[in-house]
Amino acid sequence: MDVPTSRSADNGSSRGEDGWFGSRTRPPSGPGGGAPDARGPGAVPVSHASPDAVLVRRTMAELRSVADEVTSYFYALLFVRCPDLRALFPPAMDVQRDRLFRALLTAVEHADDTSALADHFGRLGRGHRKYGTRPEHYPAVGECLIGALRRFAASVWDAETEAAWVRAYTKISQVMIDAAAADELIAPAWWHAEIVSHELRTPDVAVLTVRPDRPYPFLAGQYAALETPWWPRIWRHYSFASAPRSDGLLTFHVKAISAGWVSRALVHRAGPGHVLRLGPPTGSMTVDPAADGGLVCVAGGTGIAPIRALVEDLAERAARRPVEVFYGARTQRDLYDIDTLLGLQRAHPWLEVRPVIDRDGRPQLPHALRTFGPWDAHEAYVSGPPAMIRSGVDALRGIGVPPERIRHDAVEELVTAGH
Ligand SMILES: NC(=O)C1=CN([C@@H]2O[C@H](COP(=O)(O)OP(=O)(O)OC[C@H]3O[C@@H](n4cnc5c(N)ncnc54)[C@H](O)[C@@H]3O)[C@@H](O)[C@H]2O)C=CC1
Repeated sequence: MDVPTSRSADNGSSRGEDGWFGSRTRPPSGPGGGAPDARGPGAVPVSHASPDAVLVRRTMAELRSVADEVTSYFYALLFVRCPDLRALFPPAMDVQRDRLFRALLTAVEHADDTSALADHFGRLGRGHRKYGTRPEHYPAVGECLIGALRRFAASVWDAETEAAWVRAYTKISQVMIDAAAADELIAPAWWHAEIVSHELRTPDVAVLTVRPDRPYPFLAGQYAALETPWWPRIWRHYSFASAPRSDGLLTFHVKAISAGWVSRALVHRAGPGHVLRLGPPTGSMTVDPAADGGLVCVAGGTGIAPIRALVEDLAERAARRPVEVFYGARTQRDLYDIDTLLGLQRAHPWLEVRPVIDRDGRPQLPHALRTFGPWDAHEAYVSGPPAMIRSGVDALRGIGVPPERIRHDAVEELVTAGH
């Protein structure tokens, strides 16, 4: 079982990985909202919560200050009891530990919301296929999890609490197992993807184009996990930087970050002929084909990747919806994809691209958003570093864009973990 925690962004257009219980969904607290409390802001109020939900929330409230110890203990227990499972995990477990706790928080937040649980953990179950997770692994994981919770939440732990956790875990693991089984009938656990071109756009940003070994259906705005041959079992998420193409090729923008094992390998080591592993497409930062209003897109750095894919997609569908793209970068040189964007702008009168460069080291994107506009009738798409997403979302909300019209990937999944 894989419990979602934080997403380690390794690269530019990446957002971390999903390990056991790792995921990349919209954060329960919403952008800029900080960490959810043990109950979660979107959760059913305690007064209406089921008895099981009250008990699991009480446990999590007790564990918040010792999250690291709980997760370390859990994995230690798991690997001692089931040494064979160690091979399913990456060598370094720091990101993993964080992801486990986040998954627990998600489970707690949605304890009484069967459809949210099915959605979140179904996605997680499908995503776990690429790690080699099997149904028979879940009972051992559950026992170790409950062992860890029992130990660290001793002051509130009793037979009823344990029974509530067993029921919650059983429900979640069944959702994951069922989703993986259903997915197995229609899709591979992973794809092999050969690099067919590798272009260094700046000293630390590369544009990679890969050819999957089988058809790879996805939507513009989505992302996938990638594993390199040099760092087995370390998966990092990268957004597709182009809309689906007739030749089946996929493009990613990767920025090498100093402690990013995967991103550095992809930028400085990878080249044509190398074969990557590619997880299934995921993410909900997509465009509703039935909608017809304007779009305001806010991209920072390699966050331009999914925005460019969305623009290409709209162009291919001849949507003719007004689209404004704010493309932020620290320096002119960092606007590595501006020529393509400006080319799209010339070809499509409905598209406006506005480069926004930092001034005296200070980000200008929020200010630019406030200066132009209004955006209150637009759908907003925000993509880039977590701090930029937070401030971009704040700026948009501040000028009247309702939260349900703002799309972005999960902020905590973007947090750099340094691999
Ligand atoms: N779907 C998504 O959200 C995607 C996210 N990413 C993430 O984007 C990031 C890109 O990194 P870099 O290219 O190094 O970006 P960067 O650090 O060079 O920043 C890019 C832009 O974001 C702005 N920015 C940074 N902090 C800000 C803040 N607090 N408020 C307002 N604006 C701010 C900068 O001013 C600059 O314009 C990575 O963390 C990557 O994981 C990449 C692709 C897709």
